[in-house]
Amino acid sequence: MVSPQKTFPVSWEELHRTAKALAWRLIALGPFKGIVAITRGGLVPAAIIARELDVRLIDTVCMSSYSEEDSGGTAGVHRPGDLQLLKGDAGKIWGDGTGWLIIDDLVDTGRTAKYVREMLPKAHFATVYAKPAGRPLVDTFVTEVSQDTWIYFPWDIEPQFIQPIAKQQRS
Ligand SMILES: O=P(O)(O)OC[C@H]1O[C@H](OP(=O)(O)OP(=O)(O)O)[C@H](O)[C@@H]1O
Ligand SMILES: O=c1[nH]c(=O)c2nc[nH]c2[nH]1
Ligand SMILES: [Mg+2]
Repeated sequence: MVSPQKTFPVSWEELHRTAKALAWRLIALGPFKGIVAITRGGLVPAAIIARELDVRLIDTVCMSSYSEEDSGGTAGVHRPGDLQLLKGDAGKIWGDGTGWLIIDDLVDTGRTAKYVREMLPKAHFATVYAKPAGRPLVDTFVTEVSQDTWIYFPWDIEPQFIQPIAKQQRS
């Protein structure tokens, strides 16, 4: 895994705007039977997209891909753990995924996307952000960031002082 060297903080407004841009791309590809949000990161984008696409049937795939002990909340220390499916009733109503829309906040290495795609091979997989390694696994996304960038979502951050880039590079 590439250690993130850069950070990409995302504000609520920016996330809302970019998720709406994703909705504009998806509306042309529907209608969809429902949305499957990949928890937890997919929940907020899924809510925004459900509102724009007028979808009321929203289900979840409850997953965890980064091990707790390694994810200290700082760029560079996140390490993938074992992929865990945290829900036992997967596939009950989704079948092979035909007509369903899977939403996640981002695809990074593509491990989560690969896992969920194997569960729902015919579903349309969409994310707001994509990194190059995971990009081939996503059908629709909006913004690409480099593999060595860590995206900070608004629910994970709060405003604080940060050193100028030039000073960061000196240290
Ligand atoms: O392409 P990958 O390398 O699999 O990484 C992408 C996944 O990692 C993050 O979820 P995470 O499992 O950390 O849990 P969270 O959604 O609860 O933050 C993110 O929300 C994606 O689901
Ligand atoms: O908040 C996050 N930002 C990221 O860039 C990332 N990659 C995997 N999982 C992630 N979570
Ligand atoms: Mg996630």
